[in-house]
Amino acid sequence: LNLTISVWPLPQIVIPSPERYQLKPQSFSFGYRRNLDTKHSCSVLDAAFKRYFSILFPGYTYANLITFSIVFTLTISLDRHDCQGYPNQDSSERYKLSVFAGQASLNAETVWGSLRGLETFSQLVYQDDFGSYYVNKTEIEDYPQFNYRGILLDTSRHYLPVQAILKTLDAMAYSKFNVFHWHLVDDPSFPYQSQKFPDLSNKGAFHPVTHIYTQSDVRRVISYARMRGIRVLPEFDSPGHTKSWGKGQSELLTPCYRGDTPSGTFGPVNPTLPSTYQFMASLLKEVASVFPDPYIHLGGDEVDFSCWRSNPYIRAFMHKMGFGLDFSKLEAFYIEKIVNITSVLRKTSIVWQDVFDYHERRKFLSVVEVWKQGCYLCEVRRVVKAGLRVILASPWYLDQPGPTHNWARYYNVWPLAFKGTEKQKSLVIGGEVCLWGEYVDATNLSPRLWPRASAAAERLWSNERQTSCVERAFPRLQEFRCKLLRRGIQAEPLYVGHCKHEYQ
Ligand SMILES: CC(=O)N[C@H]1NC[C@H](CO)[C@H](O)[C@@H]1O
Repeated sequence: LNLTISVWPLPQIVIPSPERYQLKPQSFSFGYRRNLDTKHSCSVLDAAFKRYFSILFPGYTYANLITFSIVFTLTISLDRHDCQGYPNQDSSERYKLSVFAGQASLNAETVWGSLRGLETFSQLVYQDDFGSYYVNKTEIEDYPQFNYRGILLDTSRHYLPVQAILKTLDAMAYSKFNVFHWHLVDDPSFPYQSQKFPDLSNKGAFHPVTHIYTQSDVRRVISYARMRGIRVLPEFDSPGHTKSWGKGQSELLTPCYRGDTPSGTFGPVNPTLPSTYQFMASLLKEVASVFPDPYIHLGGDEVDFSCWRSNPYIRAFMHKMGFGLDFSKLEAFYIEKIVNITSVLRKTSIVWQDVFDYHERRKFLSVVEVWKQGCYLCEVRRVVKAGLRVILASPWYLDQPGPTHNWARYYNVWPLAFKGTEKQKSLVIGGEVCLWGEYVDATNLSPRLWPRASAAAERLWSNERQTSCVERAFPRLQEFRCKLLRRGIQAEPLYVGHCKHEYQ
């Protein structure tokens, strides 16, 4: 059978067959398997039916006509009816999909799993040269290798219009990514419009009206993501990467000194002032209420100690605290207080690996995101040996130059290829593709992210042994890239070739 499995990422168990059935838009419908206790419908799925009908049959809209002429029905059954909630770190995404004459049946533990099954089904349907639609008899049992499969976008180095974020969420769902890591603010701009501290964006955004995310923009992104089974993980990075914060919040940043006079420039957040922690507690309290995910990313990367070192008041504080001249102790003091504020808000913190690297005590940490280049599995091993969970980002910095035409470098990544116990390996909860914004805005976001990020998507979802050969993956990824174009995602070409429907 030349049935290269046309689903990307590759499902765990697939039993293909040469038998195929014709589908017609007018006689296709979605439905719920009626069993006793479940309500008859689910808003997340009702919306998904409309989306996927137009994906299956471009140009048609789902009318859900209860007409006698229904010839093919996809029926869904859920073990748990959690249609009102949000996906979270422990949500099951497992599903079973059986396609046979006149019917497909999709069973999942949760509504999020059924969204993954719908995506898979949509990739099984194909058209012949005359435009007729077909689907082959298939049995699939599927689940993700890793629960955390993220995409980071940076909306500070360049502002991204909400539409560009929503488009990325669409594309993420096609590759079964399930976490949108929103690196909202950083040195250059503060686009998040805070309810409590409106001056942060009034003074810190590139423009206080056109280059901000209002509360309704934020709610729109969170809701749009939820309908696709995607979590939104907010990051408010501190104490470094906070230049734009100082514009709208005086006294927050450390004044740098030249000799014994202030130089007029500012450095990281000032960790010696009680007002700093009052402000951070208040901002994080707001963030905790705006973003429903139980996790929040606190950053903690790349703190430059030179400004702290130049400031006599900081040095006096260090002396009083017995830190001597070890500024990593001051950094640890700060981060520990912020993590504690976050846990009081009943959120679990994620921090960049810098925090783990310069801490002696690590018990207060939960999740460490490994991002530095080099022997990143050495770092992963250190973190899991300390009993902490890991998100691996190092091999997937898509903003970084390099042999950019080599998508295989994002595919040939083995997150668990380190010496460790099964328990330690289970602490690697997943990975993340980071597209930092220094050189990215809405003009090049999609081609720079897709389909290269989809290579990481298969690494994070599929079975390693079944997806260890780049040559076998290549034709499948090319076909998937054409599907992305057909769905309106401007995914760049992998190599020489063509798509039945080119992008226009
Ligand atoms: C955790 C982290 O990655 N921090 C910085 N490192 C380099 C990146 C660009 O590749 C960004 O500038 C990012 O802000």
